[in-house]
Amino acid sequence: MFSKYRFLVTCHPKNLEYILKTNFNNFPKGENFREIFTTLGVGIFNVDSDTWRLQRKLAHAGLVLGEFKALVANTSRKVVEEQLVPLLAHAAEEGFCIDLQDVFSRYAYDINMGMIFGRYENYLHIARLILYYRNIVPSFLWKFQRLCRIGSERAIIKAQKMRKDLLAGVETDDLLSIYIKALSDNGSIFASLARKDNYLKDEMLNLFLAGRDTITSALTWFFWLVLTTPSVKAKILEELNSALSLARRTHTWPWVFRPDDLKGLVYLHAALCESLRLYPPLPLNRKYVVKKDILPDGSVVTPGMEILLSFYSVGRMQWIWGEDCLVFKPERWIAENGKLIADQTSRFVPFNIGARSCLGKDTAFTQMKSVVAAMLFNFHIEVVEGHHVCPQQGTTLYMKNGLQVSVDKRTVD
Ligand code: HEM
Repeated sequence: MFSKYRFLVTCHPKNLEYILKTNFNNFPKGENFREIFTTLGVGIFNVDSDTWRLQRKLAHAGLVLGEFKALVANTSRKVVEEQLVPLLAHAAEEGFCIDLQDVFSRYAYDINMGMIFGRYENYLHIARLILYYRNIVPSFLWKFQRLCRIGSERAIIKAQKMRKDLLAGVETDDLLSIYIKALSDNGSIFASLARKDNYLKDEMLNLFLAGRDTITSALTWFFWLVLTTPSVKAKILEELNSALSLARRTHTWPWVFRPDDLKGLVYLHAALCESLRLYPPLPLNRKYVVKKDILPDGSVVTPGMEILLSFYSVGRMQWIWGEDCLVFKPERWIAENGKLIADQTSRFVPFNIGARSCLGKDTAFTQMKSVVAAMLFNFHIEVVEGHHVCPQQGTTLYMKNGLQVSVDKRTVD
């Protein structure tokens, strides 16, 4: 039974380059992929060939538009300032421990609702209510209240239903609007997509998941690495301190960073790349073989075979990264002249490489930088002693037990 399933697992950068770039057309996602990921429907992650080309063109036009980038920057800043910082301040005041993975997943949910649908679920606000009520009453009581939909739990259920406009008073150009506009133009090359059953619904779901799960995972592992490597944390803080203009540094707590403050920060960018190298949010990529081929390392692949590309392993190979391959060392991304090493070779693959590389890379860095700056600069965060960190098996690299931390307000001398 198992002999029918033929597959090859590889993490050799030359093989990856060949499969994802040089001979891309011979390695589509394939039917098995679509059978496994039926929930993605006809969205961009689940299609190949000409359909994929057209969908990518539209996604590219949507995600790289100037207006959309501005929306991402504004939305990130707003969710961070109005939701994330107050939530952490509340935890600090009340002395609660919080699960950062849960907080990031709510942050990513809120921000994606804003970016994609121009709407706002306010999940961080809900988290705040939950933190407060569920910490001061015995657990049987809040569980009973939830069951009967009474008291504070009723408020939480109501809050979950609440929707309000994220950028009231600010012109929005969310992805859904961009797509509707493109699809309803009969003269446009995208008009054929509008005739595909469920296209818009599936595409929005794909884009939502693309941004939510990856950002949650990336931020959670990044914080764990930084919080447990004091020398890196100190360097990031030093860089943030110099990025904050004098006028705003003398301001009172909390200190706020604008997206422009964060753009040129070399060390912060290097630390994010280094964390993504060790913990790529999407650890595996799957490809199908159309025609017989020989990979650069000599492996022969035949029609119908599946190839698993281990992005997780590429980042951890001693022969690729050197003896300190398992050490969290942002310095490896910085050249002697102090500039970032733009590592475009096939050894840095968390965003995929080649024709199907991530279209949200810039968006992801904008979001992550605004969270990291606000959290590290305004709070002392520590991993709870004895908390066991380990990866959870899955298509996205989550932490099995979340990331429990304690939070305190930080002062700046
Ligand atoms: C740290 C955050 C992120 C990481 C590590 C990441 C990684 C990846 C990877 C590995 C792929 C290839 C997936 C595959 O071939 O099956 C991909 C594709 C894609 N990503 Fe991201 N991503 C991130 C954030 C985002 C964000 C915020 C968006 C925007 C909403 C986004 C949009 C996309 C899209 C549209 C594709 C599909 C490209 C295609 O198939 O042509 N990503 N991403």
